[in-house]
Amino acid sequence: MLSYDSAMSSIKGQTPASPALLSNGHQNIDQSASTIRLPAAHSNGVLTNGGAASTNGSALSPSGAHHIWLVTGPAGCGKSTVAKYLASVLHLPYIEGDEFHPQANIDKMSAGIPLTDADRWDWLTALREASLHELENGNPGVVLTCSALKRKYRDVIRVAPYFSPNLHLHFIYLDASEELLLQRVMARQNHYMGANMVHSQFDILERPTKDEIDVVTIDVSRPVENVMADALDKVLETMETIKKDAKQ
Ligand SMILES: Nc1ncnc2c1ncn2[C@@H]1O[C@H](COP(=O)(O)OP(=O)(O)OP(=O)(O)O)[C@@H](O)[C@H]1O
Ligand SMILES: O=C(O)[C@H](O)[C@@H](O)[C@H](O)[C@H](O)CO
Repeated sequence: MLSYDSAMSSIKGQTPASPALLSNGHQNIDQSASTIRLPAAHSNGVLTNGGAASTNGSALSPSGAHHIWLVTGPAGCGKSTVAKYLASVLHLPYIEGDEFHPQANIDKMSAGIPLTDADRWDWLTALREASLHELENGNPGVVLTCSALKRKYRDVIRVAPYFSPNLHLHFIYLDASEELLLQRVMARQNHYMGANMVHSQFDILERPTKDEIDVVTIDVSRPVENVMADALDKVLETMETIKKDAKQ
């Protein structure tokens, strides 16, 4: 049984996204939106829909791939910044993971007390259910933020595609040093997560390992424009790979 004391040893029924890089020639992507406008950094323009995913209230129907994009990493790494950007460019709903914490968790973090596995468990399952709900509502994908600091936390979310082979779950891990995130959190105003909490996040952080092939890692020590462009590239590349694999 999966509990907050154990990690899943394997994931059944999932076709993980390949983190392999493709060329930048994104032409057709598996989205319900008829067009996707790329930011200035992607001057190859507008992507047209290949016409794959149906969104007639049956997001998890047998045809068409659906995607959950989980933007992860410790406090201050840029999850909200990157996730909002991806959701807006891809025309997908955005779920802010912090909004799903119960008040007790917010109170703890505000008081400088790190959350425990038990504190996070229901929060993780709530996020997983909220993502699935967005897909069931007819969206072809959803972007959400979730620190997902430990392997077993990611495994909780990995249950999502268990009964839906056409649902693809992806983690976008935003990587930076503790020193850098400390600086960013210190510079941030009006947030319950104080700079004194950054160390506790790194203390328990389990960076995704190579066998976690549903994870792409992004170096967020670069300017935010580069980070966002890189994240979008990786999302588009991943969708392209899945689409090609499905045709074979
Ligand atoms: N690449 C970047 N370069 C410089 N500053 C950045 C970058 N990415 C994000 N920031 C800034 O760092 C701060 C933290 O970003 P953001 O709130 O998106 O992180 P977060 O991971 O969602 O944080 P939290 O988990 O604590 O809510 C913000 O002030 C944001 O503007
Ligand atoms: O797992 C956790 O400890 C929490 O999700 C934190 O990561 C915060 O909610 C977030 O970073 C806000 O600063």
